[in-house]
Amino acid sequence: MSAQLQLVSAPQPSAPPAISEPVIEVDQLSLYFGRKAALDQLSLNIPRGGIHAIVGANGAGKSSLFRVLLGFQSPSSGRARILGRDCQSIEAQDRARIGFVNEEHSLPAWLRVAEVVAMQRRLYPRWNAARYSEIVDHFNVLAEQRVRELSRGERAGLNLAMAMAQSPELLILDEPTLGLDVVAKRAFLESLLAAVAESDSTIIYCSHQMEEIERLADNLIVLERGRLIHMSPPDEFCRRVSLWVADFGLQSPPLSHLSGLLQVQTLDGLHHCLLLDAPDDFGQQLEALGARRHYRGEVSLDRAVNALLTRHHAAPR
Ligand SMILES: Nc1ncnc2c1ncn2[C@@H]1O[C@H](COP(=O)(O)OP(=O)(O)OP(=O)(O)O)[C@@H](O)[C@H]1O
Repeated sequence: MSAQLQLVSAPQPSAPPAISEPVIEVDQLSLYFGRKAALDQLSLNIPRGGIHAIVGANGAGKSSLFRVLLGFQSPSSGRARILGRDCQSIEAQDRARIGFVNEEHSLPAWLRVAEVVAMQRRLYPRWNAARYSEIVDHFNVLAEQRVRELSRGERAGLNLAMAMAQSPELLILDEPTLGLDVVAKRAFLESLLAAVAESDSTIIYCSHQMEEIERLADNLIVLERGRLIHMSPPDEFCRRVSLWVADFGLQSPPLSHLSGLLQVQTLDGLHHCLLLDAPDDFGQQLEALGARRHYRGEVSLDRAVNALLTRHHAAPR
């Protein structure tokens, strides 16, 4: 589909000036496992400041990218830099500037919370005790509790509190709310937003939960099969995707040739078309195909991203 070729936006003119210096610089990065490309010639710059959401279908390469960025995995080819340092030569002092929280929330199960925190404090010179207490209190985690006694949501809160207390320049969150119930999820997001508001950390947030992205993200980065296919503020992306509902009566004209078409569904006898960058005369095109009436509707971020990611699978009817 030709739309794919136009998806990657140039550096965003709407980005605030404070976020011009990249925290992540990825150039032609590939990571192969046998014949499988987890990352495929990926090029991506993430500017300093703000919350950057990385989304993509399962297997798009999000976790692989984080592993390379954090120096846990060597790429097959290409270059990646984090906070100005080549990812293959990250040292302890670089790690002290980077926080990482993933869905596992793994911590030494046998230790008490106070012991884990004491260990962390020693490692991070910019430790912010007030910020730690603020977040951890939100989750009602007690210092004397052992890690194994904490619920999944409480462990997520403890991890977030420790990560934010490190005052990292860059915080990477890889599906941090996976498996949390709605209450814990809300507590996690509220704590994150409050902590971000009073810090100057750049956040990279990976999630399949589009309502979280909608609430948090200043910048939306979409990966597909190890490649960048879109980067822009989320509302800008939503404005580019439009929904057209057309009534063709009993007919079902072929629509797959329409420029920018991402998805077509038939609901209650009406054709619902999602388009990227619909041409100005799209209504006339529908009329030319026999539409008796049509109207244009709004699209949520969730629906727009889903249409983009499933555009190859959702065969237009
Ligand atoms: N150690 C490995 N060995 C072989 N293949 C791997 C390995 N790690 C990742 N892959 C493959 O690389 C691709 C990218 O995986 P990755 O975990 O980075 O995706 P993801 O976007 O994080 O997915 P998800 O949303 O499901 O967590 C997948 O196709 C996966 O099968």
